[in-house]
Amino acid sequence: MRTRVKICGFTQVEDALYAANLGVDAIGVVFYPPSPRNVSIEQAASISRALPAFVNVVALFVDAEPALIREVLNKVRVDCLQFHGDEPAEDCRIYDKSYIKAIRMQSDTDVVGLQQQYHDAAGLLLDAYHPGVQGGSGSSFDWDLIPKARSLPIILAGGLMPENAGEAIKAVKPYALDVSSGVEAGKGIKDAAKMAAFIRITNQAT
Ligand SMILES: O=C(O)c1ccccc1N[C@@H]1O[C@H](COP(=O)(O)O)[C@@H](O)[C@H]1O
Repeated sequence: MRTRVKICGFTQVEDALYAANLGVDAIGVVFYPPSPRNVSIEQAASISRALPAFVNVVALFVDAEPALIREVLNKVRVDCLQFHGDEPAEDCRIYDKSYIKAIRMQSDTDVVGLQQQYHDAAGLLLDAYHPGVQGGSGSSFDWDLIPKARSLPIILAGGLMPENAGEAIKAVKPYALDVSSGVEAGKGIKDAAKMAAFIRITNQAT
C-alpha cells in the first residue's frame, strides 16, 4: 500500500496549493499560539478554501479549549483533528469528527496500550519527545520503540526530511509520514524543492 504523506504547518495558500499539486494527501494547519507556524482562523479558512477536492485538511491543537476547536470547525473546512497535547481519549471524541492522537515517544511509552485507549482514532501519530517543545521540533526518535503489533494506522513524525523518508518507510512501514520542519525554507514557509523531493522519495520507497 502507498505510504500517505501529510505536510504540516502551512501558513501560506501558495505553499499548500503547491503541495496539493505534488499529490500530498493532507495539509496541516497549526492552532497553537506558541508555535511559529500558528495560523489565524481566517488564514486556515483561506488555505482550506483554495485546496482542490480529495486533499484533506488537518487542524492541529495542543490542549486547546473546546470553544476554540468548535469555532475552527464552524469556520474552516476541516477533515480531521490532530491532538498534539495531553488530551485524554474522551476529550478527543466529543467533536463528532475524525481525529488523530499524537504521542511524544519516550523509552517507556506503551504504544500497544495507547492504541487501545484511543481505539476510535483514525490514526496514532508518533513524534519525538523534546523537553519543552510540543512538536515541530525537527527531532527524531528511536524507531525501534514502535511495536509491530498495530491495531491503528501508525503515522510516523519527528525529524523527517527527504534524506531519511525512504529509510523511515523501510524500517517502520507506517501508514503515513508527517513532516513539518524538514520541508521548510523558514518557520512556516515551505520549500518547494524539499516538498517535491519528500513526495517523490515517499512514492519511490513504497
Ligand atoms: O509544527 C508545529 O509547530 C507544532 C507545534 C506544536 C505541536 C506540533 C507541531 N507540529 C507537529 O510536530 C510533528 C513533527 O514535526 P517536525 O517534522 O519534526 O518538524 C508533526 O506531527 C507536526 O504535525
